[in-house]
Amino acid sequence: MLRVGLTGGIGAGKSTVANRLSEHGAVLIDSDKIAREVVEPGTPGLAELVEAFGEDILAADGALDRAALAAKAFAGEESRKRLNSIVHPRVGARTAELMAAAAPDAIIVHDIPLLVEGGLAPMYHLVVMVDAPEEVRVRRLVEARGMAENDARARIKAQATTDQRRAVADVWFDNSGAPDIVLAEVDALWADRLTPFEANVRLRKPRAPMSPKIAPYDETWPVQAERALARIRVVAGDNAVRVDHIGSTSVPGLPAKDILDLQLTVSTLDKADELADALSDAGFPRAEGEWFDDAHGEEGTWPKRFHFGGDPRRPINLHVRSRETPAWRLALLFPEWLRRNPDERDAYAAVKNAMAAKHAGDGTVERYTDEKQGWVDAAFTRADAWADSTGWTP
Ligand SMILES: CC(C)(COP(=O)(O)OP(=O)(O)OC[C@H]1O[C@@H](n2cnc3c(N)ncnc32)[C@H](O)[C@@H]1O)[C@@H](O)C(=O)NCCC(=O)NCCS
Ligand SMILES: Nc1ncnc2c1ncn2[C@@H]1O[C@H](COP(=O)(O)OP(=O)(O)OP(=O)(O)O)[C@@H](O)[C@H]1O
Repeated sequence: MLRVGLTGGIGAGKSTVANRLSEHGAVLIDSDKIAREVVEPGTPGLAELVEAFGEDILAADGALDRAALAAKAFAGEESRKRLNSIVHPRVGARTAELMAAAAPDAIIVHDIPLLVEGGLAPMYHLVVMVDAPEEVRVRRLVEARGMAENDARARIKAQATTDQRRAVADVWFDNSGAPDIVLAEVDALWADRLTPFEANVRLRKPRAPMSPKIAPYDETWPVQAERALARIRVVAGDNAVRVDHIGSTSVPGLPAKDILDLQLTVSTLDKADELADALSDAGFPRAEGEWFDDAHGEEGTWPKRFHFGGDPRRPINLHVRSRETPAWRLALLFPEWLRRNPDERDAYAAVKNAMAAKHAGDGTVERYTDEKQGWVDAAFTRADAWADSTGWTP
């Protein structure tokens, strides 16, 4: 089962995107619709609203007069919070029921206006944002929907900012043009990303081998890593001693293979085994077989657990390690040393570029990795000396 959170400011075009995904076969859960159901005539939800906002929010037939409630509720922060505290828990409970009832191979699209405001992004495998400039949205709401302009603007003011939305969006749809433009992007998202993502998670499929192509440093790498780490924190809960973005993509200015390396620290590998299914279900399928780090000059090898990111458009390696292993410490030390020593970072960049050019035709990363290991092993010794002299500890 794949959970996709679909959100965006009022009037941006969520419903337009949601309807297309549903035509492709997504199971749609619509928060606005549920919010209506939980305050239908005769419900405890409606009774509580009347108690809070007065009889004049009811129409002559006893149903909720939505415009009347909107006028009262969006007039100020306190009244809006009051409204939310009555409606949101009921919407949450019903949403959980619908999610639990979906088939194991379902792609659930949850159309949820207040995803960002509720801090809910890490609960989804993927967050899809629909956006359009504020003036365009207001015009659509007023002209196409007949909404009062001050109502539209009051709701926009009560919603997340564009920057807050950018931080959590894995996919960003600009719906300022003709609907056909965004709908073509939605079709591609379904075919190229959602369908294979769902299969990767359900079937615990490993990523196909990649060639050692080096990409220039991308300043969104840490932001993308943070989104994945937030999801891992939710799943691991108290079993996570810490979670970190490690590897070359965590070193600003360093070119790297476009794969995010993440490390989940657990107290013992038994905890890693307990978490394996939950991490797999949350979008990080566990890799089969036994995985080891070599001991970097010390005796023996150190076991770890290894998971892949299931999103075909965002390659991720998730290393699950316990704190006793030297590899755990080195995974934190090495990028920190590179971040603090730009000359070493640049030397490493040169080695990577040379080795990637040499092995560009290999189709796998093995020989590329082997050949740069000589430089890396020597660098570990320098990083250790740096840690000793500066007093760095993880
Ligand atoms: C106040 C109500 C009755 C007004 O009804 P109306 O038919 O005019 O609007 P509708 O429910 O279709 O919502 C349209 C859009 O308004 C925005 N909106 C609605 N409620 C809120 C809110 N509490 N805070 C911010 N924006 C909101 C969303 O973008 C939503 O998509 C209704 O919006 C409501 O019950 N809101 C509280 C529930 C809620 O938060 N719903 C949104 C997500 S669950
Ligand atoms: N690209 C577009 N060009 C013109 N009009 C559009 C476009 N996309 C959506 N609309 C219209 O704008 C209005 C808002 O779109 P839609 O209902 O999809 O937004 P929404 O984000 O779901 O809104 P809400 O937050 O109210 O649920 C609708 O009347 C819709 O028909």
